[in-house]
Amino acid sequence: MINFDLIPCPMLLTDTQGNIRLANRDLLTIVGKSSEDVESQSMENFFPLASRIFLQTHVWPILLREGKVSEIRLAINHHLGDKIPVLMNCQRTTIDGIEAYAWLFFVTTERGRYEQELLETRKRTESLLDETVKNTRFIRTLTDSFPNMIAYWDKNLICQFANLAYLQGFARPASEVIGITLQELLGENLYTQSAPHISAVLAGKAQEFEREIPKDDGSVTNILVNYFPERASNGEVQGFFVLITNITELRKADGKVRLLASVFNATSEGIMVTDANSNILSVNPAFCTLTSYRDEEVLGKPASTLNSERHDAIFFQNMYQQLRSSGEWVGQVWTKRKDGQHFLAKLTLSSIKNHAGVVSHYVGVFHDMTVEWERQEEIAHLALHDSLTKLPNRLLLMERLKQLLGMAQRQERMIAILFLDLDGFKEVNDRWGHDMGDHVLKTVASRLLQQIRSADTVARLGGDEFVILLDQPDCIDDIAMVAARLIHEINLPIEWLGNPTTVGASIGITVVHHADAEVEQLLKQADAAMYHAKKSGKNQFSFYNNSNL
Ligand SMILES: Nc1nc2c(ncn2[C@@H]2O[C@H](COP(=O)(O)OP(=O)(O)OP(=O)(O)O)[C@@H](O)[C@H]2O)c(=O)[nH]1
Repeated sequence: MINFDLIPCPMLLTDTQGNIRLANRDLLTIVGKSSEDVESQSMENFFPLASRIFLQTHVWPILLREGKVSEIRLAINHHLGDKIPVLMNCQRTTIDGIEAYAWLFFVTTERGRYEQELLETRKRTESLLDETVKNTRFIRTLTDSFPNMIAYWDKNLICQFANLAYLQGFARPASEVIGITLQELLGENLYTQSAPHISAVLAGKAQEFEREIPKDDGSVTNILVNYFPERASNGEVQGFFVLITNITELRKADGKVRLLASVFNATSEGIMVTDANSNILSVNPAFCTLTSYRDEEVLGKPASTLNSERHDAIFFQNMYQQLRSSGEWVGQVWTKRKDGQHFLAKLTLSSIKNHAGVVSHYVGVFHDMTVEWERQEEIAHLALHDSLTKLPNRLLLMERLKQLLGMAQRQERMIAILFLDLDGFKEVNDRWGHDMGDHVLKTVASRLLQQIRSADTVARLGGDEFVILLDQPDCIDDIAMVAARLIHEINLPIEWLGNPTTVGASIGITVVHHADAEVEQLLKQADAAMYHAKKSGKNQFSFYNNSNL
């Protein structure tokens, strides 16, 4: 007889009525009885009511008809009160010539738990799938609302995702994009161009590059292409995302900026850009040439660094006031170079406003006026000065004389007018020529200048006539001393190309104590006194008095 205890699952042997002939150890352990307890007992006692009913109504009829059942789900009463789920197989057999039934029970607790887990996993998966579907829908709605073309290509270069802009960009429906290869979509040419980037992104390196796509109308579309590798948790690249941005407008704007930058750099006008607080943000090369500053020496510095002392605070206050009210100021400004020298510039200042209408920058354009100014100065100088000796001419002399008279009127000061005419000058011209005569005139001019104070004036009226204005001489003797000294200096030899010569000087002096004198009248008086000195023997001075006339 077989030792049923060796069979590793609960087992019973019954007669055709279900009465127990034998129960193995596993089964006895579950029901908590001995083999004596159970012998000849009905096996149905081991089952809860539902299983008992099922045995009678379903199992026995099959057994009697077919001789076997398999994988019937039942429960056995555990002696501690639990109901243990089992899968039951039963086979008709013959033992010692008598018909019997062998019942095998597989405890399904483990299997049941596994199935339960499977069920839970399935539920979780379904909810995850549900969530994934929701997420996918969200991502699609999101990416479809972007103007950028977005797609995902797996590592076999099969398209797995493409947003609306991507499909529109290639003018294809999703069915003709999803699932096809990148080569198919791009075509041979574009694919070959993109191949190095594709290899690089599949090697894990993000890519960024630009392309110009020619359009039918002859224009081009500029695009910026980004490839981003997508990695699995182990770091392996699974595919890559494509992001394509239309940068045509940006490139056009770039072109404009580059053009403006080249104008900024190439223009001969000095340009300075400041922030709203007048701190220098940017200067062009012409500005650096004009001011001798290198750009790094002025960037961040206040624009007032360039202010010269020739303008007072009110000048700059008015400048900014007008700039604020009208947005522009145009005028001439004395500006300071790095070495402290001043130059005159025509400055056009403009304010730049931001979108909110608030001044964000000022732009200053400097046009160097130095040459124009020097020319104007020269013209002005020529109009008022003698071209040979550079001394003030008659016009300027009269101006100075008027000024001095005005001051004399207010301050009761004395003025002396010395009318000087060279003696023997004609002879110099006649003997040595006009160049020698010119040299004599220039020498006389410089000797006269050396003998007077800075407040005094020496002017040449023309020919060999000079006028000296002495402002506030101490006394008449002082004037006489000056006149004598002038004659002495002029008498000194004058050499020209190795030829020495001499000239004399006759001086007529008129002294003004009161301010109601007419300038022309005063000159006439001095001239008359000079004439008197000539008549008296030349090379001497004579004070004007009525007898001179
Ligand atoms: N070289 C030169 N000669 C000039 C210039 N302007 C006038 N003259 C000459 O200056 C001379 C002035 O004449 P005068 O005053 O009679 O000469 P002078 O010999 O000093 O005569 P007195 O005054 O009587 O002593 C003339 O010969 C003019 O031609 C000039 O710009 N350059």
